[in-house]
Amino acid sequence: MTVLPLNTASIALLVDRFYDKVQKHPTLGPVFNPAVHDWTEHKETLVAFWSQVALGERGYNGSPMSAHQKHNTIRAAHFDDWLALWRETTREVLDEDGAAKMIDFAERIGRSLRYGLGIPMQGRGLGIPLVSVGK
Ligand code: HEM
Repeated sequence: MTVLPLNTASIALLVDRFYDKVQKHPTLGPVFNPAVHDWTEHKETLVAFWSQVALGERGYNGSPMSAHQKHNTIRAAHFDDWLALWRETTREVLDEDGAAKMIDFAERIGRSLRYGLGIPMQGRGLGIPLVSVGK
């Protein structure tokens, strides 16, 4: 199994593997395949995006929010599936520290994308019952 430290080369491998899986995925494929016409270009955009997020490089100048807003077929379940596939692939490609960082970034960005798209996280609340049950 390939386990690499986080750098531009491992991000490129991660992005490549992730979107190869996305294309074949039963729920993500049907959203991505009609939307992405040039996978090489899409992967290049995503390598630039993640290199900026994780390594502070300056190659990405898109707008993730408006890119997703164009696609009104995106639902809450897609985020769960996207993140499950991301967790799996980051752990295949990256060392423990690198995978943990990329998972954390994706969870945080995913959360803000969801709010922007009007599909917020299921509130787990504060763990304080609003109505006391029992007594
Ligand atoms: C959860 C974390 C996610 C992150 C960090 C993320 C990130 C990105 C980024 C950076 C782009 C490129 C935007 C650009 O062109 O500049 C993109 C494109 C895209 N994403 Fe996501 N995404 C996430 C979740 C999802 C989910 C859940 C879906 C739904 C299946 C999705 C579907 C798409 C599609 C279809 C595109 C292509 C948009 C287009 O070019 O028309 N993404 N994503």
